[in-house]
Amino acid sequence: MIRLEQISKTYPGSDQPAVRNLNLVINESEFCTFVGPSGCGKTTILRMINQLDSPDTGQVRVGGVLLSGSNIIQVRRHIGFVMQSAALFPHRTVSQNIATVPRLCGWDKARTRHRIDELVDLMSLDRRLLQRYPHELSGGQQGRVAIARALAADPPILLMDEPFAAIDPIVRDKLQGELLEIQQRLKKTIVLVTHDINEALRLGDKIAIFRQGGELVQFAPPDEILAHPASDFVRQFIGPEANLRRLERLRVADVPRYDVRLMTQRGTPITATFSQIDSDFGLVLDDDHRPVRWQSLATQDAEQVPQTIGPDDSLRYACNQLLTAPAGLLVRTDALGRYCGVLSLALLNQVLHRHGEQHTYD
Ligand SMILES: Nc1ncnc2c1ncn2[C@@H]1O[C@H](COP(=O)(O)OP(=O)(O)OP(=O)(O)O)[C@@H](O)[C@H]1O
Repeated sequence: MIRLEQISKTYPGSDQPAVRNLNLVINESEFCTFVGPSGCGKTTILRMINQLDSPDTGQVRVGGVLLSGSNIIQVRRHIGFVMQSAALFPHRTVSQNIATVPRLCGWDKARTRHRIDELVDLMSLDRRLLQRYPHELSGGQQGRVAIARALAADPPILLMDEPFAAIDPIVRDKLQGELLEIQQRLKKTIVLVTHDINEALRLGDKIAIFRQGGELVQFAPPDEILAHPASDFVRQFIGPEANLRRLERLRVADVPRYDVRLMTQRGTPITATFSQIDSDFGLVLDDDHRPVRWQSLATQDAEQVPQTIGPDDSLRYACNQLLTAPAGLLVRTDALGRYCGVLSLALLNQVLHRHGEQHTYD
């Protein structure tokens, strides 16, 4: 756990604090993102957690311990640091870069070699890169090496200062996905600083939004921030499409099941198990419960072929499909294409309201 208590800091010669009266608790194994405009104090806070800087007032506790900046080995064992734009040592090979902290901690060659091998696998790095120098790597490869270097001594905490800022959008997207996978596997406590609200929303279990003068304006899970922005500043920061962003994060499987009127191809009604939604159409299923066609309940005329959607599809995708779906409904199907409920725009609306009211957090 990282606990920041009543932290304030004003740099000499500055008339405005870089960080103002900050109280923040980051729980173990939590992925927390810091986001805010340039100069709002994000890096300063990271440097204080990492003992590279100290607050004028207040305390920083890491894992219940007051780590001292004077004991650099103790700090490095606890905290891996990925600096802006990778910041690899230019005159050291990839292998030597990754071995930085193990060497600092006095590991022998065999142990260091073994750890490098593990990290090469973890970060999907090509072994042939190990003897290269940083300038001989792509931006994405440098990013991977920087993360491997930070993880070398297996620290419980990883601090990352805009690690993907200088990387092109396609590689950035891939590295973000890999970082989420690593986090799920290794359960590190991660604090990642970014300018990019999309990156903050995608990666963070919780997001801390700061404004100029080092003021924390909201600290909450992504859906809470999108559903209930704490101020106009946050609203402006997240932009005009908050609901679409919320739908992007939710899956079809997150929606409670609703049925329509169901019937066999012979016209026999099938008893629905779940609550039914009102529709002028019934759905015809084949003997394996796969949707065949919509049928008008009034005229019994066969209508269009149903449009289907899977449990892992996003609700944003569902929303897009619903705008043109026959009967105004999408049919939910499982991996074998069997019917398991329907989706409507009204249901998406309900889900946004329900999720918006659900959050409790400390
Ligand atoms: N060493 C320093 N000496 C004096 N002022 C500093 C120093 N480091 C940062 N500052 C000032 O403190 C404020 C916060 O800076 P900080 O780098 O923490 O912000 P940031 O949110 O990380 O910015 P960015 O997103 O641009 O990296 C800024 O006004 C900055 O100019």
